[in-house]
Amino acid sequence: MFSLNAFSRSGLLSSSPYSCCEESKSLFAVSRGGGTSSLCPSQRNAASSAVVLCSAGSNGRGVVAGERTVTNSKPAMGSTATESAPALETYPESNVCGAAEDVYGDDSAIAEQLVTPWAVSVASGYSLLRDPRHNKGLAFNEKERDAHYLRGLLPPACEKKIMHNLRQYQVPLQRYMAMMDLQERNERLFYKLLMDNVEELLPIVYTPTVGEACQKYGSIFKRPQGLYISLKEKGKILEVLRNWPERNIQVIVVTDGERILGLGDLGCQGMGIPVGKLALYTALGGVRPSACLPVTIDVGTNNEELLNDEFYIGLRQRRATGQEYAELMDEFMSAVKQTYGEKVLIQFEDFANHNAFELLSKYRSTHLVFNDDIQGTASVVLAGLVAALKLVGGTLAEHTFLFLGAGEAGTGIAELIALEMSKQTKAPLEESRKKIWLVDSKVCVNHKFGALNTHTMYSFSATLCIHSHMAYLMQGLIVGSRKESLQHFKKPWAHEHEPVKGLLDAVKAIKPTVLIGSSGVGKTFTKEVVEAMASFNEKPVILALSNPTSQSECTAEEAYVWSKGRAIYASGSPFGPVEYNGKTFVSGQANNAYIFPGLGLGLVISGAIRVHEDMLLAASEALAEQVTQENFEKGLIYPPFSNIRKISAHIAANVAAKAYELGLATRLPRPANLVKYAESCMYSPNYRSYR
Ligand SMILES: NC(=O)C1=CN([C@@H]2O[C@H](COP(=O)(O)OP(=O)(O)OC[C@H]3O[C@@H](n4cnc5c(N)ncnc54)[C@H](OP(=O)(O)O)[C@@H]3O)[C@@H](O)[C@H]2O)C=CC1
Ligand SMILES: CC(=O)C(=O)O
Ligand SMILES: [Mg+2]
Repeated sequence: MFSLNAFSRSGLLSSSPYSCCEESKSLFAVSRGGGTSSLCPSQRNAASSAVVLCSAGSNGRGVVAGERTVTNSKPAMGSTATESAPALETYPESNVCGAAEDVYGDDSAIAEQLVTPWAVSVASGYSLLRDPRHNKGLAFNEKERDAHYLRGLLPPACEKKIMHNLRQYQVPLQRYMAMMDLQERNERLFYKLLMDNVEELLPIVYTPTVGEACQKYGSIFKRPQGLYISLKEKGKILEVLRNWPERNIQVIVVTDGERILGLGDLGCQGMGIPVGKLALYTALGGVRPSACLPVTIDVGTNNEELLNDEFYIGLRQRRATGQEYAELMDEFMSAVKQTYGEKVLIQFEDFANHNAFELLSKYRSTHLVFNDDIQGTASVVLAGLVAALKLVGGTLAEHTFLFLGAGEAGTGIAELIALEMSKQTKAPLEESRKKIWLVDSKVCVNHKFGALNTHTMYSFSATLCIHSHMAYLMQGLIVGSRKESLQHFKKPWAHEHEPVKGLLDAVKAIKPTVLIGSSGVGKTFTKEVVEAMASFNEKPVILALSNPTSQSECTAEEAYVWSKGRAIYASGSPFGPVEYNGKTFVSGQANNAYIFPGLGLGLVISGAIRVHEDMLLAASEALAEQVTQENFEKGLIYPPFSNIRKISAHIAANVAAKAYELGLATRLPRPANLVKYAESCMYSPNYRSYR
């Protein structure tokens, strides 16, 4: 029996003394192929102190349990600079390593090959059923039921209509919880289901439902799904990382929960985001689940509601800032490199912009990092715009862009568009930037008379704006006269122009061909705004990027109806098809989920050591190329998610090619056919046959 304190210390639980982990009550003594590794975190913690039996993968090489040392001679793709070429050039399925080290051999086994889930002996089939990585549920065949002590533990039926069961739940959050339960029970089935039904299940495990899950995380919390690193772990982060059961981590998604989607500061409950993003890394990008690590940094929360919520699972204090925050992040970044090496990818996710830009600029030259909200989003939006040019005509430089929202997403996208424009036109970056305008939540007024004045400025924050009318009053075009008071990431966009208040007036003044919403505030693309866009554009491009659905700047229906069916529209969270004037409009999803799984896979398989801006352009180009004529005919500027594995392989190949070209790849020699190589590296969730 283990005390809750012992678990809390490990980083496997959040900091709240009120949270309760069911698993902490039981003792698990059996381990699978990676020593303690397949057990859920709480199981593994228990196992590390209990009698541990070893198990192995198809090649029968075992592990030193307890010490968590894995010995396996199988070469891991994307993991060293010294791998031999011949086996790699053919990419046979039997060499597949799932984009990360296949230390257990169960993914590298060909379909007919038998896998031994337990090397020494099995205490009981009961434990096997509780090991999510090896459990096959009703799919255990008769022979396996005999061989693995499963007789009587399973009903006789061999299959269950799991999608049918899932669809019985009407409430999206119930489906989310059912999916999370499945992930904990039977990992392969979870991924198989997600991959086979990606368009139906993405809105459940990802936006919009994951947003609601984060808001209610305290109440629905059952078992820890990632590492919680709070201020209490300061000075001990190396130890905390060692508590995670897997050694061969290749991708970390980390948040501090301060800007969860457009929902604001959700503190420790933001954990739902790294968990969801990493599920997509596996399902969409083929990175093995065991190579993925979700992390939440808990420095407190400024969300009063959470601080007063009895079910809140995080530290009950206001957010640490300044040196205290920087030191914790620094310790985390160093510990990650020390534990997992130079080539572990760290994706920053949903940090508030005052930390996000700083963290990125601080660590981009020392670690393999990228910020999904700034860079991943930029890449996906650029791809959509390049594709949209086929529908609206012209080059990027011939268009004018207006953003509502000048934070991470807005300025990140703006910068990548400008970079691509400059590459195309050979014009200086500053020139290209002049085609791009941004509106934020500050407006300059003369504090005495309330009139616009370029000399006397007064900044209001939009944080108190709840009503969209209020939001309008607090919107201002970023212009040269505001430069002094602007945050550093907005300064490049302060072009010379009279001050303009409100999005509608900004639209009328700038006359953009492309309108992009990245404000996190819903319903801000009003009927008047969309009508104004449609009044001077034959085909106005309107992207409502804010998540979740409640924060969308306008719905698909609003965009099509208000533009009289002329808008080229995509949104951050999905909308269903819209019927208008006898025509069906299908809108695309402009979401970084198209990019980060393939980008990450490309970085991993090439052994890249740094992320370069050109890799984002390469990812973007690969995505834009995947939009077919058939998609264009429906008005789509993104390919359907149903093809995402193929899309991710192309993105990964383009990114890896760029890494080699820039001399940032360490996996040598370079595979000749990078698309095939990327495909061969992808994790597949098919069940293995057990001895
Ligand atoms: N579809 C996708 O793939 C992605 C979508 N997003 C979504 O984009 C949204 C913003 O994210 P992010 O950029 O990281 O957030 P930030 O907080 O960094 O930026 C928000 C920006 O919106 C501005 N803003 C806030 N309220 C208003 C308002 N009423 N009118 C005008 N401007 C306003 C802010 O103004 P100020 O600077 O004055 O405070 C700020 O410039 C979120 O909803 C997020 O979910 C983010 C990443 C990816
Ligand atoms: C999609 C995403 O990363 C966001 O909304 O923050
Ligand atoms: Mg995000």
